[in-house]
Amino acid sequence: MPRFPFVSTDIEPERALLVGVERRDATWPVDRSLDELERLAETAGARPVARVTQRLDRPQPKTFIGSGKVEEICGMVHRMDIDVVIFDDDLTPSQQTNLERAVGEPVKIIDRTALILDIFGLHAQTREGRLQVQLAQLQYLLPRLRGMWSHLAKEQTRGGIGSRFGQGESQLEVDRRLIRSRIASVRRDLETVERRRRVQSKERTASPAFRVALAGYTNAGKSSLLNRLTGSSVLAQDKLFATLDPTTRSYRLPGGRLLTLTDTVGFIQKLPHGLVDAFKSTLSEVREADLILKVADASDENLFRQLQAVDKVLDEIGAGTTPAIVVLNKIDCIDDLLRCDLCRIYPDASLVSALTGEGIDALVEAISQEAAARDRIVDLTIPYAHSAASALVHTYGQVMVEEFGADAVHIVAKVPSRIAGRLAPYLEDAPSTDR
Ligand SMILES: Nc1nc2c(ncn2[C@@H]2O[C@H](COP(=O)(O)OP(=O)(O)OP(=O)(O)O)[C@@H](O)[C@H]2O)c(=O)[nH]1
Repeated sequence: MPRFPFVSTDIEPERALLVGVERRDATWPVDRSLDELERLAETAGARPVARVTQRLDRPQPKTFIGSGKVEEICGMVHRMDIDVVIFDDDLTPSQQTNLERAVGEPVKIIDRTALILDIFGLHAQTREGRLQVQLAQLQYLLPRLRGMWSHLAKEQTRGGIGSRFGQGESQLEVDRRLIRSRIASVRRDLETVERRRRVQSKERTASPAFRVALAGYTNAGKSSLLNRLTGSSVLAQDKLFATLDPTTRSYRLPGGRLLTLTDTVGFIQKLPHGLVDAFKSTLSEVREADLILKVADASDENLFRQLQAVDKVLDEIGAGTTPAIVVLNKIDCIDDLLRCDLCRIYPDASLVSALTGEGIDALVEAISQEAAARDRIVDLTIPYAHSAASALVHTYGQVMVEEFGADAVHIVAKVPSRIAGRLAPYLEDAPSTDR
């Protein structure tokens, strides 16, 4: 029966063999995808020592790769003292079993999804994060449970002690039942935690602050950018999926306007669907944002593919049409030629370095413009006794005219449309106009 973690985190790293297939219609060339798998394996604590690839347009139903490749892998496993074979694509439970049989115990066969689930398990910090990962892990495990207790099943056919275990259920059925009930209990716990998040999120929705979410490929520098913008110290590491739990920080634009910035879990190509599903509450921070900063690593040769993968996940979570700014980070690592190319290919993108601060002012200006684009101009007369209303305008809007009369202040300001309704009692007779 497979168990988490799949990759041992003991002092001595497990020796891993990476397996990828080359498809004609693949977006990522197999080598690029295996480079990424290598980083994932290292993040999970393994030591990749070799790679095997095969050109294959359709996976073989029994073993995913062809029988000749399976034999080659068996030879390498024994020659190179491999502990774990990691496939870059998802394996069905039966393919996994057949491959394990072919390679022989105690070598483990795992796939990309299991590896990512392992890393998520290592990096989840909050209760919600841990529950989300647990749910995805258990759902992955359920169809993969198999006859670990088959000796008991055999006993059953012969009768004798143990034959009545589980009142006629095989151990496999007992295991499945236990996992199902664990899934139900994790779901219940998660619902409780999510309810609390919804309340907090509702409070944020009620807040007039403009909401910006940082979304992007894993390791693109989202946390570093949040730190650079807000002067905070969110964990930023040269590791894949260092951040799992969303962090929200307030940020004041140069004109004084308040906004919130949320850093979220990174995306990756072939992101396991179960994880997107399990993390849907966390990802709601992205879905509900007014603006998404799509952060990508400008120095990565897979930049274009990374951005494609990010768009795919954003579509999947229902944030595909949210206004966005493409932020190409790490420009301190690229030369002028590449810079020119990127400016040509992504004319609307912000080129920045979270490390050196280059381009950050222009990014802030682009965010200000996006926030202002959804403003309304209001002409208000607010009695001095209603100071909370003028404070609202000053905090979340941009004051253009302010005149102090005998009993009231007259203000013309650009304010987020979300607070325009709250200011309705103070509007001058003329209806407010869109910018
Ligand atoms: N050279 C350079 N390195 C950067 C820059 N921004 C971030 N980094 C490095 O890139 C690595 C990843 O940065 P993070 O901020 O943790 O990236 P992330 O997107 O939050 O990563 P995940 O948590 O995996 O989603 C760290 O080692 C950072 O120091 C930059 O502008 N230039």
